[in-house]
Amino acid sequence: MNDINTRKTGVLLVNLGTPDTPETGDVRKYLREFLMDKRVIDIPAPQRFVLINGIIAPFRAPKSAKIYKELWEERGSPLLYHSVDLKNSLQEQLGAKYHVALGMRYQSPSIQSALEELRSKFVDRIIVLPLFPQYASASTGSVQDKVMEIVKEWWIVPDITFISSFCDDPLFIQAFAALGRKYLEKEPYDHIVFSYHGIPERHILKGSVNNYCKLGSCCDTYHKMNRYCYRAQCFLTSRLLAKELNLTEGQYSVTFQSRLGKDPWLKPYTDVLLQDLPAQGKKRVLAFSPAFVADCLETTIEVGSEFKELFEKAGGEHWQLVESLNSSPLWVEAVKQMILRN
Ligand SMILES: C=CC1=C(C)c2cc3[nH]c(cc4nc(cc5[nH]c(cc1n2)c(C)c5CCC(=O)O)C(CCC(=O)O)=C4C)c(C)c3C=C
Ligand SMILES: [Fe+2]
Ligand SMILES: [Fe+2]
Repeated sequence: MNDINTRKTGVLLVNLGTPDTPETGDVRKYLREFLMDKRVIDIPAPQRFVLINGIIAPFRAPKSAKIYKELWEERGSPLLYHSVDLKNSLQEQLGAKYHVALGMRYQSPSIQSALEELRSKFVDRIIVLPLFPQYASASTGSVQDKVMEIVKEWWIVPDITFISSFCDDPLFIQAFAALGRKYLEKEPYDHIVFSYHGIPERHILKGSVNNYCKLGSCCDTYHKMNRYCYRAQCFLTSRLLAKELNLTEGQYSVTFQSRLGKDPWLKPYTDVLLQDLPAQGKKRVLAFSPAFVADCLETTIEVGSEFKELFEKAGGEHWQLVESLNSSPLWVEAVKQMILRN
């Protein structure tokens, strides 16, 4: 029974978003919304408009649609259905004092509809968890921006807490390590690759407070001066995963994937580094994608099949992707504890 005096906390889970269908028209609509975001393509609006309407919409959308068709399953886009499963499991675990809603930064279900759902449940406060372990302005920052844009229009602005990163959350690390351990215990691997979604190098420099981060060894340790540096957070996640898996420094590499355009992105690039591994005797490789908590185009297709093909062409024998956290019980527990702590 709904007690009128029971206080309720709203939880808003937000992932990146995905096209409604893998058809070119829907992929184009998705890419337009995604890439018109000034935190993603950070060039002046008129240039962004020309880039998107002159190149992305006519040329990239049909190419991406082909890949989305490979990714699509009976339940649709994995990014969306895994996020729905996570939301449902989390609601079950948190019980009636919480109401959990799911929004996507781009396309559907929208952040607006998820926030309206929470408002209609009379929640006292809202905890927003962008489902990106490492903070980047293009992902987490954009979610924060959108949430604030919406609630600033409400007559009553709710109490909001943002969980802006969980790159070093012990349960997140344990949950990811457990997925990889399954493979490591079954057969031998010569090397581990932690491949993160890349961002343009200038995004790191723009976020660098007092010019601390310069894309060098500045990110090798994590402290208050690089607290929001995506690169430093990726390195930290990797060190913690390596520790949890008992890996020594030479046994793993940290790399960046999915670059777009000609500007320099974070290096080393995964597709370049993996082609050098076989010549170094590293012919059996286990690849983690710890920037994603749900399987998506960038894990299943890019890491799981495109990189595998490149690796085998370069003389590699076995390339294995570690699936993402999706709605695995350890991950649901990790999210539950993040919410309870806040
Ligand atoms: C880890 C979080 C992400 C960051 C940071 C990020 C930055 C970023 N991405 C692009 C361009 C594209 N990304 C695409 C797909 C995609 N990106 C993320 C996450 C982050 N992106 C996810 C989870 C996905 C997969 C979505 C799915 O439906 O499965 C795409 C679309 C696919 C394609 O056409 O290749 C583009 C384009 C930029 C430019 C950027 C930072 C500046
Ligand atoms: Fe992306
Ligand atoms: Fe840094």
